[in-house]
Parts: sequence; C-alpha cells; structure tokens
Amino acid sequence: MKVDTLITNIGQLLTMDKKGPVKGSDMNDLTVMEGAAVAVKDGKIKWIGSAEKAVNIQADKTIDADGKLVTPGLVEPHTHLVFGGSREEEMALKQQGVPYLEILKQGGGILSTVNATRDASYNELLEKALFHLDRMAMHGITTVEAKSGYGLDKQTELKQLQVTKEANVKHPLDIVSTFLGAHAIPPEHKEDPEAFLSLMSELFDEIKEKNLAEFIDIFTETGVFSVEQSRRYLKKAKEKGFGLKIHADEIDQLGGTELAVEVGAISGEHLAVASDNGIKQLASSNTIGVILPGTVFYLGKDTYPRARKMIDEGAAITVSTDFNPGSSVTENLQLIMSIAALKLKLTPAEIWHAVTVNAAHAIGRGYEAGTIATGRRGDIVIWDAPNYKYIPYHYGVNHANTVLKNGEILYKRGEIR
Ligand SMILES: N=CN[C@@H](CCC(=O)O)C(=O)O
Ligand SMILES: [Zn+2]
Repeated sequence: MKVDTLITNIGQLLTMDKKGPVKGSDMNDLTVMEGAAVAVKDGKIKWIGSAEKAVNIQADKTIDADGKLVTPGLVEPHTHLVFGGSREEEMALKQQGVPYLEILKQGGGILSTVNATRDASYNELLEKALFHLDRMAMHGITTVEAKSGYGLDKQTELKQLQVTKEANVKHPLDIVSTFLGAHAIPPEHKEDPEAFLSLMSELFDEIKEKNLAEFIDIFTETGVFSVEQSRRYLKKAKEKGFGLKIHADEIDQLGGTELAVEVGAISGEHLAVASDNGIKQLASSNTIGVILPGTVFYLGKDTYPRARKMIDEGAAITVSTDFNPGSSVTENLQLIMSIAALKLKLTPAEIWHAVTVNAAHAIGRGYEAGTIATGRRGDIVIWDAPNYKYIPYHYGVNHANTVLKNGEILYKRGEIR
C-alpha cells in the first residue's frame, strides 16, 4: 500500500471509533490500542493497525510517534470566535463581586463587546479570528464551532457571519457556524425584546440562502430572553430548516434544559444549574449537553454543572472552552479537560469522549470529525504524553506535539507554520 503519511510507533492510540453520540456509562468505556500505526492518504484515514504490520506500507512521509499518545484532533463545540476588543477592565468588577448579569444590565459585558464589534472593520475581525484559530490549532483543536451574537443589528450580525465564513476558507481548521443574534437585547430595543427577536428572525432566510450558519442559538436567561420567547424563536428557526442550540440554565434555573429537549435541539449548552427534571429529560433524549466549566471557574463561582449526574443518568455530554471575551477567555481546551476532571469529577475516558466524538456530534460533524477511522478526516494529534490520563493530570500547559489537519502537519512543537 502507498500512502501520503504514516504515523508509527504510537504508544497509545485512541481511535474513539464508536457510534455516537456516546451516552452514559459508555463514555467510560475506552478502547486503547498499544503499539499502533495510522496511515493517511488524500487527507483521509486510510489504514489503522499495528506498528509491526505498518512496515509493509510505503509512505511519502513517516512520522515516528516515539511511544507517545495519539488521538483524533480535538473538537471544540462552543465558541464566540468573532468579536472586537477585549474586556480586561471587567476583571476588577468581577473581583468586587458584581454579578455577570448585573454588568450586562448596566450596559457592560456582552454589550460592551457589541460596541467594539460594531466599530471594528471586517478585516480587523477577520485577522483577530484567524489569530485565535491559530492558538486553538496549536492546542490540538482541528474543528471548531463559532457563534455570532456581538452585532445585535442586522448589518453587524451578517458581518460576523461573513467573517466566520471567510475564516473557514482561509484557515485550515473546519469551522461550523451558528447564528446567535438572540444573545442579548441591545439598548435600542430594550423596551421591546419581541420586536428585536422578530428583527433577528428576519435574517433567517438570508442566512440560509447564503449558507452563513447551520444552527440558530438563543441566550435563555433572566434579563435576556424568556423560555416562552425562546420557544417561539427556535420554532421559527426549525421551520426554516436550521439545527437548534440553546444557552440554557447558565445562571438562573429557568428550564432551558427542558426546552432544549422539547424543541429537539442538537445541544443544550452551559446547563450549569439544570434541574433534576431537566437532567432526567436530557438523559432520555438525543440532545447533547455542552458543558462549560471554564465559565464557572472564570466567573469566580463555586457551583459547577452536575455533569457527573448527567452521565450517571445516561446523558451524552461534551466539554468546551466557551472561548469568548467575557466569561471564559481561553483557547486551551486541554485546560478545560483538567477542570472537567477536578471540578466535574469526570474520568479521563469520559473526558476524551467529551472532546472528540461527542463534541463532533454536538455540531453536526459526528461522521467526519472526532474519530480515527478509515474514511474519516486525517485530523490527528500526537501528544507529549505517555498515556491518555496524562493530559487532564498535567494542567494549564500545551501538550500538543504535532497537529495534523487533513493529513498535513499544521503545528509542530517548536515550529509553527
Ligand atoms: N452567556 C452568554 N454568552 C457567553 C458569554 C458572552 C460574553 O460574556 O461575552 C457565554 O456563553 O458564556
Ligand atoms: Zn456561549
């Protein structure tokens, strides 16, 4: 057999090759291949087997993994990638204990990034997004979801979505786009959230036509959108053929988790204060819980999402950075894997399912990304780690040694191109 790239002498290989999304106790059932090799041809996985058998394969390029851990590229299922400015000034307010929703109510938080995003040029936003994508790639992410939601007017929301589309063409990472026009109520519509939601839903047809987003998301929260408003808005989106996502039960327990299940959302996201009933419903549904523990950490709170209970009751969950300029400012999903271990009490096997196959399913890429299997994308990471337990254990640093996207080396420790 002749291939483009052969990775051999792999210490541990996680293929994550399971019919997903992987639910409940199956998330703890991990297949680990020792002494393996993987071959890639034309950007796709061509062969997986033992390093001994790989000696018969002719490859243009052979990479010796030197006994290291090899996994699928990480899939990041929830980011707010495209935005203007930054919000380091808010850190002092957070230290003084001013709540996140209070900062928003006073016109700061999301709304301060809205001003910066409206002011930023298309090219400024694009350059900034490409910069953050580079950082994600360095940290082993090969597929990423990106939400709009810092425009809150037609023109700026479309600008953000166009930037996302162009970033997807310009950058090697695959980007899955979500329209989050219903992220906050802008000051000009403060008195009439219904009219604002109508305005945002007027964009659905254009977004569909121009292929600017696959999913519609809404922030269901006190002082933002109610469960009833969210239900109506999401139903409209579903009628137009979009997949649904919800920022649900992040701060106040409004029943957003139950709503995600009711409307058949692909994912309910945050779920930090989901009720017992919400967790039960999630577990018996096809909706995936996208859990964002970095947000709880970064907002200085003590109560983490009950991800342990979600898995124990049978749900499929993922974990994500929630990369954004306000509530979780990091592109490092490995750090979140450590927080998932320490604060959510997930096992290493559950965490690896969360950041690969399940994350891919949560963004509609379950049959392309998040798995090393023949025919899938050659998205592979070689880690400076002897085994899969090591990544959550050694926290706060980048363990990626080599990141391959569609079989091409995208990042190599010590050399970035
Ligand atoms: N909670 C709503 N949206 C984002 C935060 C956005 C921001 O603070 O800029 C989140 O997922 O955490
Ligand atoms: Zn978010």
